[in-house]
Amino acid sequence: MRIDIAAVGRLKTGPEAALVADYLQRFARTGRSLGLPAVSMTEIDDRRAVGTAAEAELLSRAIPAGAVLVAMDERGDQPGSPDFAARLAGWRDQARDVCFVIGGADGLDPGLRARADWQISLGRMVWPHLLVRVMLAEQLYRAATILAGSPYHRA
Ligand SMILES: C[S@@+](CC[C@H](N)C(=O)[O-])C[C@H]1O[C@@H](n2cnc3c(N)ncnc32)[C@H](O)[C@@H]1O
Repeated sequence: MRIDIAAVGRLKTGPEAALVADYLQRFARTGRSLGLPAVSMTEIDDRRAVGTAAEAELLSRAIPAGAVLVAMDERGDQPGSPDFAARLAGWRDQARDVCFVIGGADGLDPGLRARADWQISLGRMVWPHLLVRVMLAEQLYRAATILAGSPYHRA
């Protein structure tokens, strides 16, 4: 199994970058004994404002062949954290690769969204893509703690 995040925009230094690094490091540490690999991140440059179709082409190159494609989109399903953890465990048990995609300022290309196996919404409000990266990283870590039975997730 591989877990990838392919995202439009580059996270340099700053609070969002620090949070993403921290949650992904915690995920790697907790996930190791659960058979969950560390997350690989691919960033697509958004400086040239090439449009969502061109961004989709670049994002697609980062999606491993055969991977479960999960699009982050405010119109998607709103799973609870335990449901998300159960999906992650299912992909692990089936040795499936999974790739989460996050769009840029103009969102994800409709064609890429339509190709997704699952669309996840973090609520109906639109969040800045850098915060979506932070929240996805946190939910991955939370999922690992749920699978590990650790007390981080108390709900
Ligand atoms: C600033 S948003 C783009 C909004 C854009 N106007 C649209 O219609 O998609 C950038 C990216 O963050 C992610 N995103 C933003 N809000 C989200 C939410 N509530 N749930 C899941 N992903 C979200 C999506 O991947 C989106 O493409």
